[in-house]
Amino acid sequence: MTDNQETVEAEDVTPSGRSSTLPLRPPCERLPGPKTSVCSRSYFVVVMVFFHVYIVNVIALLFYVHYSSSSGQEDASRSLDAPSGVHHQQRPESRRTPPSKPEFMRDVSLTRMEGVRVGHVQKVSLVPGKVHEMRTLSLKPLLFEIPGFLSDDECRVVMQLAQLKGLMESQLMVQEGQEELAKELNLRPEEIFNLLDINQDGQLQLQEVLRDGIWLTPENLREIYAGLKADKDDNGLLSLEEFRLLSNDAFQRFLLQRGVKRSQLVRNSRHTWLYQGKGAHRVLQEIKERVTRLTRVPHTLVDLSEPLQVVRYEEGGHYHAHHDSGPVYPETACSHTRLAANTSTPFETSCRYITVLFYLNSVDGGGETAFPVADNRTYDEVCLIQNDVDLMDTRRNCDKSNLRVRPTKGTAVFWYNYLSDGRGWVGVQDEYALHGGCVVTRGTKWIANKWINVDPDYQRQARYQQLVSQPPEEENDEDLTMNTHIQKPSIHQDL
Ligand SMILES: O=C(O)CCC(=O)C(=O)O
Ligand SMILES: [Fe+2]
Repeated sequence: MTDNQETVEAEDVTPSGRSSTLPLRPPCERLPGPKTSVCSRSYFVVVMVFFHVYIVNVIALLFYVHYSSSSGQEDASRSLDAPSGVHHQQRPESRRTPPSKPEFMRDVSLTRMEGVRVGHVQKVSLVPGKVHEMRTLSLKPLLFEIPGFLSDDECRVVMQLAQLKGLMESQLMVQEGQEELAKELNLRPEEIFNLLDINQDGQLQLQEVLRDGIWLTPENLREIYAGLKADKDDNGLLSLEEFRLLSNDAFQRFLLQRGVKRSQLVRNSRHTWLYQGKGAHRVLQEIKERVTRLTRVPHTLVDLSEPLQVVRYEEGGHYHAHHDSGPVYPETACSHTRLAANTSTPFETSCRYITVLFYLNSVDGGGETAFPVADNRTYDEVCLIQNDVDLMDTRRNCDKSNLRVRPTKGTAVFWYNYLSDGRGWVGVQDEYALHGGCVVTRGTKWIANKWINVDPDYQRQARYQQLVSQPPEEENDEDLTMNTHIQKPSIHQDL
């Protein structure tokens, strides 16, 4: 049947189905030339083609929306299923040199693991020929454990390299050097008072005076008040007048008299930093690669993060509960992106988005990593110290922590110190990520920390990456070749 016939037949019947007596007239006025009637087959074909293209577009759009909203999850599961030794596919954005427009990283989103539920086990492919199991330890914070993340040999090499480099005290004793400095400066009591009055309220809380790394139990505080007899009006605060009555170094002498012990410090350990970039020991580079695969954070971000920190606790060593990274307010700068920050920012924190902690040996006694409020229903700072029980005190109260991880050689634990902002970037600090190292009761404890630093201020992270990726001017050819790769300015003096 031709198109013409179709048209005529269609016109032959009225809507009521009765035969029309009107003279036959084509239903659609046509221009002379090719047949373009809406009732023609070619028109039908064109419509169908458009219709299909439209459907395909809609499907493509749906896929795009789906992938961009749950990319992290998708990437994670894809990578988890990948056969051993197959490298996780990085987003092209994370590898390429950043273009100059400030939005260059807008499409880079951070993958976040799915915890599913406590005890959930996922298989992860991190090294060729081996599948690791990753167990969810808590959802608040999102915390995982991966046994056998490092081999025995790797643990040994990391400890040996740290020893070779030399470990230093993680926290200096409070009185070391301070007395000499104070004498040298010959400060007046008012000047010292001002220095100590952190919140500038014209009063000294004892915590302000003694805050420098000394861990004060409620009993300590009472003892200090009584010992100093400085608080004449007994209101728990020192006014400038009360402060004047003390000799300049009364506090120091008090501390010396009582003999501040290492055990009274916030942390009692030694540590060093190991660079993991080009030219570093093969094992260190491989650990960095493995961490990148595990966390699925773009390479560049891992490359621009702090080096590996190796920590050694002797018997009696500890680290009271703390956050690896603080809250980020609009006026807070991140240490690693300081270069790209407004220099007048009053606060600074390390912006450690993820902590990956490796146990380099199995500890004979104690030394667990404690998470006092993990998976608590609510977080309330006040509840941390109740009835003289300070949950942050890992020397006394580790047994009251919600979660403790036993140090086992080669095991890695990792957690997020910040929540997601819901748009694939870093959100607010996760208060539940509070943790500490319980006192080592027997033997020594070796750990390593790999922190992944990400600035919650997306644009600042972007600017920083641009800054460090730009080759310096007036370099010779050889240097230019080297500088086409992102170079990291040292953020640790001791590297
Ligand atoms: O020693 C531990 O188990 C915890 C160490 C820690 O929290 C740290 O080094 O920041
Ligand atoms: Fe920590």
